[in-house]
Amino acid sequence: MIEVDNLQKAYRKLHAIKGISFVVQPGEVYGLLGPNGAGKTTTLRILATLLKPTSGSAKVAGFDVARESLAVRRNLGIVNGGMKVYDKLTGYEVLDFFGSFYDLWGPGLKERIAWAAELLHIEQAVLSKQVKDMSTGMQQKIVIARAILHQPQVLLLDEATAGLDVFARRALLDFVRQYAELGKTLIYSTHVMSEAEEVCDRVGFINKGSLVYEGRLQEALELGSGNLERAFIRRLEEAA
Ligand SMILES: Nc1ncnc2c1ncn2[C@@H]1O[C@H](COP(=O)(O)OP(=O)(O)OP(=O)(O)O)[C@@H](O)[C@H]1O
Repeated sequence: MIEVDNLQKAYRKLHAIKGISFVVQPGEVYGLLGPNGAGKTTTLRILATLLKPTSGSAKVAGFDVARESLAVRRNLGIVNGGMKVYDKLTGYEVLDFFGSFYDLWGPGLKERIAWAAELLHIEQAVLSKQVKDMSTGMQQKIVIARAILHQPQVLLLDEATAGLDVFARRALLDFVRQYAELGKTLIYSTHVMSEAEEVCDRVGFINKGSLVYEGRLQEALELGSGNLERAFIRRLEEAA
């Protein structure tokens, strides 16, 4: 569902991504884990067709991110931590507005909003509130609902729990597993290892633009004597 092949991205002289390759299967949650500046956001932005790679290629749902960006966008949703939505609109109005971008309208759109709200446990009363009157966690749920309105096969979550309290974080982590159980494919990018330990099926450690480890969660845990953070530190030190 996601194929990344020798992907490279340079910002002028800075090589942010230095030839990374990985594959993510349908129904899988892949943890893209790395410290600040490792290249996680750059990788996800290339997959989301928001950035052009310098070389290498990537496919989402069988479509090439550089040559078939429209088809990629139809099959993909992306959420960053700290993404904002228009704060004077109600939650419902936000979703109604963005639904039109996906050719959704009328009863079909209404049904889709109800589907997303149920999956994310967004109550009716919250949908009627203006975004500015919502908690940060509720706002983030609206951002995620917006990203999945077109029921994308692939969902990219980039530090999606940043700034959330324990309740909102819990709801989001539960949602990640539920979305994967629908057969969807997710990349969960974070530097919070405990979250990755909870939701990911496989993990890739990225450091300074290179993928330095990839394995099933269980294998990664064994590498760190039962602890993903320890595995991560060990592998990054070995690769240094
Ligand atoms: N638009 C840009 N112009 C120049 N350099 C950039 C740009 N965006 C990112 N970089 C640099 O590319 C490298 C990778 O950044 P990226 O944001 O992909 O890392 P990250 O793993 O997502 O980090 P973080 O966890 O801090 O978000 C960093 O050195 C960053 O400073």
